[in-house]
Amino acid sequence: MSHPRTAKYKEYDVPRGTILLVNSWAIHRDPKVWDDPTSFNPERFEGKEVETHKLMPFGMGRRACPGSGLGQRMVGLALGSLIQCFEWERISGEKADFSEGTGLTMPKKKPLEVMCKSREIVHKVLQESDKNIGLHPIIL
Ligand code: HEM
Repeated sequence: MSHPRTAKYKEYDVPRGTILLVNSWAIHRDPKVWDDPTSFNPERFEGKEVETHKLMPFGMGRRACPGSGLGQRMVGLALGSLIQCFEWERISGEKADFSEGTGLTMPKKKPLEVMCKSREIVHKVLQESDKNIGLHPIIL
């Protein structure tokens, strides 16, 4: 059986071989999909499953990211470790500017410059590891 040359989706005729790109940037900011879409409000996800076609940081379907499980665990772990092990302070005292710059990986327009100081717990852990396996701590 031969394949049709054009597929129909809603009012669109899509010729065979067309590359379709999903604009997840726009979907993630669509006020028809999200309340107050541009506010940073992680509580909006608390205690509920989000429908997969609304939130797709890892893509969806057959070519979705196979590293999503690892990615999500690593982000939580890295962020948790940075908060648990260091005290953070802004340098300028101004509020952080989260405006987007240009580029594929959504860089910030203005880099955030901060100072960090290792917490007491880090010194303890490093001293312990020094005793146990002879490592020489460099963060002190
Ligand atoms: C927070 C971290 C990550 C994010 C946000 C992310 C996001 C994405 C996105 C959006 C895609 C494209 C999906 C599509 O084409 O629709 C993708 C593909 C892919 N990702 Fe990730 N990813 C992450 C971490 C990882 C990790 C840790 C691995 C491997 C260890 C990985 C391996 C891949 C591979 C191999 C593909 C291509 C899949 C294919 O085309 O069949 N990613 N990722």
